[in-house]
Amino acid sequence: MIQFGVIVRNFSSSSAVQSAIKNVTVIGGGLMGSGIAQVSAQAGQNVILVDVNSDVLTKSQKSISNNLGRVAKKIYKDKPQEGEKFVTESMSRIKTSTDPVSAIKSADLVVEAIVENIDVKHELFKKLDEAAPSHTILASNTSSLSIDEIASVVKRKDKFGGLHFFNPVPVMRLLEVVKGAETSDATYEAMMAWGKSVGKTCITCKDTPGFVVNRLLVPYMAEAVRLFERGDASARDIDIAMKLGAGYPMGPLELGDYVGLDTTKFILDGWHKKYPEEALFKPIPLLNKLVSEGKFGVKTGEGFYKYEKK
Ligand SMILES: CCCCCCC[C@H](O)CC(=O)SCCNC(=O)CCNC(=O)[C@H](O)C(C)(C)COP(=O)([O-])OP(=O)([O-])OC[C@H]1O[C@@H](n2cnc3c(N)ncnc32)[C@H](O)[C@@H]1OP(=O)([O-])[O-]
Ligand SMILES: NC(=O)c1ccc[n+]([C@@H]2O[C@H](COP(=O)([O-])OP(=O)(O)OC[C@H]3O[C@@H](n4cnc5c(N)ncnc54)[C@H](O)[C@@H]3O)[C@@H](O)[C@H]2O)c1
Repeated sequence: MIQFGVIVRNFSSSSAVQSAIKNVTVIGGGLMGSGIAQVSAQAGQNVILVDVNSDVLTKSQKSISNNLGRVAKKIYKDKPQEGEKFVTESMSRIKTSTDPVSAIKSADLVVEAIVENIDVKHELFKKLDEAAPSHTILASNTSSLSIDEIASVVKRKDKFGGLHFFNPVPVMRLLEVVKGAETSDATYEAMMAWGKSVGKTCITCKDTPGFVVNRLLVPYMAEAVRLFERGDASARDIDIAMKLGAGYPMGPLELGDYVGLDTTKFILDGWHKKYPEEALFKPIPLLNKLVSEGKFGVKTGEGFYKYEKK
């Protein structure tokens, strides 16, 4: 409720932060990409949302439209017609494409939100770097990979950085702005200004594993899975404990289902490979089993809990 109130104030305020970035291309139309596209369009920017899968784009447009409706209900409580106009106008700023190269021809900023896999991200960024106008800033929403490692394949290392959003993007107020070793001050300033323009509170972090939030959240979540795996407490009780005993809005297992167990596994596996001695990053058989069975959480209808398929 409180988080949402702040978003409403950001969008109804006449002192909304301006950004020089007007054309944004978001690559990856899943959970995060659709949210990033939504907040950019809400802020008045032109958006092209790209995915390899056109069915994903159709689904994303539907969910963005629904979520804009939730925002409109808050901002225009007593003015439903203005609410409808807000949704229609925001939706009209979002175009979709399955071709990243043509979608970045006029981009001031590209935010990548595709699968958490360094090879796939490298392949994409090589193409984007060659095709984008010279002024275009390239950014990754990676949860756990190194920004410098992702940037290693592009020539414009000064115009590359990290923009790490949180799920659900329209509701969560934080944006971690990550300055890589070669990110220029101008790029960093532009990313900070853009983050504010889409209604986020920006913090700055070095290119360190997990940045701030995930470096703390992933070991916490992993410990919760291990606790459940050992049979020390039920999933429900672990989640209730952390909500009522520690004040989290969601318990750790609910949160794992919410962000995606596949994404969580990618993160743990990557860090384990890099830091094999770190006990907190060791593989968790139960997590591996759920993922191997296609139980990724909310998005597949089952994880630690079962969900109605949307
Ligand atoms: C875990 C370790 C693994 C890490 C993996 C990496 C993850 C990643 O890198 C980092 C993360 O994201 S970490 C993850 C970080 N994320 C977290 O930690 C999330 C923790 N969870 C939460 O903060 C809350 O449970 C939610 C906000 C998700 C839902 O709130 P709730 O009270 O349980 O349920 P509610 O009543 O339904 O919704 C409340 C209000 O929000 C509104 N709304 C919802 N979705 C919306 C959307 N998409 N659009 C627009 N609006 C949306 C809704 O309309 C309502 O508005 P109202 O004004 O009240 O009518
Ligand atoms: N899930 C979260 O809570 C969360 C939070 C913050 C950051 N992230 C990061 O954001 C990124 C995306 O995560 P997500 O949860 O949205 O994943 P997702 O699986 O919901 O969406 C990823 C989308 O990318 C598409 N895709 C894959 N390869 C592509 C390519 N080469 N070109 C275009 N589209 C491609 C897929 O079809 C899919 O629709 C990851 O790097 C993840 O680590 C996730």
